[in-house]
Formats: sequence, structure tokens, C-alpha cells
Amino acid sequence: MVKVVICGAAGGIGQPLSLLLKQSDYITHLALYDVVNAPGVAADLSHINTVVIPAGVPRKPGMTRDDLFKINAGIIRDLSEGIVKNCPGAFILVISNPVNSTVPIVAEVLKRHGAFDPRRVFGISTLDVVRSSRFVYELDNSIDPRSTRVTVIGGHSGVTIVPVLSQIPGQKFTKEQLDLLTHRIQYGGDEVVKAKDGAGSATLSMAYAGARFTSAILEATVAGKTGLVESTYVNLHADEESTAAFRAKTQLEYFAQDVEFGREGVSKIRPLPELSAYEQTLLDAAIPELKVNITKGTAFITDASKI
Ligand SMILES: NC(=O)c1ccc[n+]([C@@H]2O[C@H](COP(=O)([O-])OP(=O)(O)OC[C@H]3O[C@@H](n4cnc5c(N)ncnc54)[C@H](O)[C@@H]3O)[C@@H](O)[C@H]2O)c1
Ligand SMILES: O=C(O)C[C@H](O)C(=O)O
Repeated sequence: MVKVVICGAAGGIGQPLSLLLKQSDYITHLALYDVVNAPGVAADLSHINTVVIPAGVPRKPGMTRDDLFKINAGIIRDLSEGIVKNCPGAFILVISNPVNSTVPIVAEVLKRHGAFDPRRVFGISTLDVVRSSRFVYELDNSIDPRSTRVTVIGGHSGVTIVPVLSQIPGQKFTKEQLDLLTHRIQYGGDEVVKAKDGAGSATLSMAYAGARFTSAILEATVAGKTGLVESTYVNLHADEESTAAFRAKTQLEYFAQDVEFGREGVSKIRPLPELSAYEQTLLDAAIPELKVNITKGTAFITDASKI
């Protein structure tokens, strides 16, 4: 049996995501939970293979994702406690913002219970990848946005989002185009928040991105399909060998990068693609902010006095 639970299923993302996942051939039991049904969650969580978490508050205009930490950190901690107690081996896919911090929260809760397998916990940054293909296509109609996959490294907020546009075959963007594209990809979420004018953030595009990422995980872990790759925010210890040099150089424990999937989740974290000088500057700006975000998430569980 392949059981997937969506925590926050009644929300703006949860509803369309549930609809999309309902159509998956791999899922035999789709369980939908929200706060109103919280007591039922624990009772029904056993034998779950995969948990997708879009629970928590979204942004309003003028807010950063980090402003959501105060409310969402506690929600993620409590859901993680429920998961670790009832389905400790599940694959956990985190949508709730700020992803750069919520993923470390999940990891620390699992660690406390001796149940952390870094190959099984993911921050979903697929929306940045989807936006990248779409925005590049708007500038250059000759590419196919469905098959042109852009690697996006770093994290999922503002300057931590580093699109590696130099890897798109045949592309020679001018500096002005690079500035425009990079800014749109880094702040695409703000465009939606502004347009919704207080009614939340991206939901439909996120549901699409979330369903795409969940399907990739299911195809690899359930069906044993190989060759699947997505950029995703993970704990770098999921692949000690490939990430050793990068960890030593940057002191980062979490990072979004192209990841290959296998039966156990992460099978390989690909080495960083060759970066242009432009992208290296973006990465240099991303690293200090990522560190702050990661420390904040980790400290929420290990040492609340540091937040
Ligand atoms: N990773 C990404 O790329 C990305 C993209 C868009 C939105 N987000 C984030 O996703 C989250 C949800 O956004 P939304 O638009 O769906 O918000 P929403 O407010 O429409 O829905 C959130 C749902 O979570 C539920 N919830 C709250 N606490 C819960 C708990 N303890 N257990 C179960 N359910 C709980 C709420 O009742 C609500 O139905 C936000 O934090 C948002 O910032 C992330
Ligand atoms: O921007 C947000 O707050 C939601 C999401 O992270 C997004 O990228 O659209």
C-alpha cells in the first residue's frame, strides 16, 4: 500500500494539490488532514510512505518568508512530532515557509527521536524551477518550457534562490537580461503576493510544482524508476561523499541542488554545476543568508534562546 498524507489539505495549496495527487497511479490511499481534524492525524498516520506538508500561514504584501517563522515553526515542529511517532520512516516533503528554516526544524525533531534519515526529508523548491523555465520562455520563445529544466541552487527565498541560467543549452543572455530574469525568479513569489493583495501567496502553481515533485519521489521510491532529477533543498549529509568538499568550504548543512532519486529517496546530490562569474556572485550573496535561516530553524528545536 502506498499512503500519502497531506498536512494542511484544506488550504490554498492543499486543495488543488490533493486533487492532482488523487490522479496519481502510485497512491493507493490519499489521506487529507487539516487542523480541524488534528486529533485524527495521529491515529491514522501509521504505515504512511510519504507526507507532504503545505500547512501554515502564507505571506501578505510587505512580508518576507522569514516573517512567517513565528507561526509556522511551531506548526512544523508539532507535525514533525506526529510524523516521527507514527510513521518515522516516511518521506517528508516540506512546502511550508520559510523552507530554508522549516526543513532544519523537521530534521532536528527527527534527530531528537533518533529517526532522521537525511535521504528522506526534502524542502520543495520546485516552484523556482518551474518559474525559471516559464520566465526564460517569455524572453526566448524558441525554448520549450516543459522540457527546458533550469537548475536552481541555494534555498527558497529572495537572494538565496540562485538560478543557474548559464546551463541552458544555447543561451547567451545579456547582463541586462540576466538581471531581469534573476530578479523575477528570486522574487516571483512577491509578484503573486502583491497581485493577490492580502489573499495569500502562490497556490495553484505551487500545487502543480508540489505534485510534480511528489510524483518524482513516488516514481523513484515506489516504482523504482531511475534517472529522476529535481532541484530540491536537502540536508547535505544525505550524500556525504559528493558534498564533503562543498560542506567544508561553505560550512553549510542544507542546500538546494540537483538531486538524483532512488528507492531510499536521495541517491546522489550532484556536484555544483560550473557557475558563471555572475552566478558565483549570486551564490556568494546567498550563503550568509542561508546560514542565518538554517541556524534559526535548528535553534528553534535545539536552543530557543538563540532565536
Ligand atoms: N515552498 C514553496 O515554494 C511555497 C509556495 C507557496 C506557498 N508556500 C507556503 O505554503 C504554506 C501554505 O500556504 P497556503 O496558501 O496553502 O496557506 P493556507 O492558509 O491557504 O493553507 C494552510 C492550511 O494549513 C492548515 N494548518 C495550519 N496548521 C496546521 C496543522 N498544525 N496541521 C494541519 N494543518 C494545518 C490551515 O488550517 C490551512 O488550511 C505557507 O507557509 C506558504 O508560505 C510555499
Ligand atoms: O512567496 C511566497 O511566500 C510563497 C512561495 O514561497 C512562492 O515562492 O511563491
